Amino acid sequence: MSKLFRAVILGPPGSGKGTISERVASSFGLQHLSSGDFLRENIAAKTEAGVLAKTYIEKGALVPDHVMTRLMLPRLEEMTRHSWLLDGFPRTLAQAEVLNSACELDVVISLNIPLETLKERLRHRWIHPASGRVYNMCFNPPRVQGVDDISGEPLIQHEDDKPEALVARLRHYKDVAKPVIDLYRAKGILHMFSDTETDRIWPYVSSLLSTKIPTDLADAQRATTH
Ligand SMILES: Nc1ncnc2c1ncn2[C@H]1C[C@H](O)[C@@H](COP(=O)(O)OP(=O)(O)OP(=O)(O)O)O1
Ligand SMILES: Nc1nc2c(ncn2[C@@H]2O[C@H](COP(=O)(O)OP(=O)(O)O)[C@@H](O)[C@H]2O)c(=O)[nH]1
Repeated sequence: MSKLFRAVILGPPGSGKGTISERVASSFGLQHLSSGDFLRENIAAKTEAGVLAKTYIEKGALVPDHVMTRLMLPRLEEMTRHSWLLDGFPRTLAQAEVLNSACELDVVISLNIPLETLKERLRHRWIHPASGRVYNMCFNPPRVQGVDDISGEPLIQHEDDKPEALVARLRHYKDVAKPVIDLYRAKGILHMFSDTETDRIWPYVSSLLSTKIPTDLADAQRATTH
């Protein structure tokens, strides 16, 4: 059997992790696990970790490392037979160290997007809370303004995407992410992409992954996910 492929995508809120992850999942057949989506599923299902996590997220705080790792590791365990891409985890050095001891990563994609661009994007980000589908009123607007394409339900804006909360949130992200980025750089698996447009970054990410993911693996993964 081909070796399975393990990747992580890092970047501040609004950097395009979700957008690029979706493209990676559909082009290369990797499973995409978003920590934010997985947390929201747990909150909706009122699992023990979900109930706990909700109290932090409501305050705009990060979920503590031990709650996060207790949630994510069993989920990763269920995915051991698949190649995957993690988005939103690890977020802290402690999480990265736990992940390190659980598996060996092949590639870390780091998105480096100017602050002004992030602010502009998040200002226009609207989500469908039940599914986690993300829209941007300029970049990928819904077919009908304010309404989810699939369910027809109303879209909302995250409290913390509103301009007042944004700058502090982005600054905090930077402080927490730096040691994580340094760790992956030291391991020699960090690939940094800098631009203001996802469509300009995507071809580079795609060609990087084409060199790292064996084609037979990509085909096999696609066959199992469709
Ligand atoms: N790895 C993690 N460690 C701690 N808290 C986390 C982690 N991932 C997600 N969270 C928490 C804090 C976030 O505010 C919340 C929602 O996550 P997420 O959907 O990634 O939203 P976000 O708005 O922080 O990032 P983004 O805008 O990049 O999607 O869940
Ligand atoms: N204008 C613009 N918006 C983008 C671009 N890439 C992503 N977006 C939008 O910016 C917002 C943040 O992207 P998302 O993928 O959710 O980023 P994440 O927070 O890192 O997961 C969403 O509303 C996206 O639709 C881009 O190149 N240009």
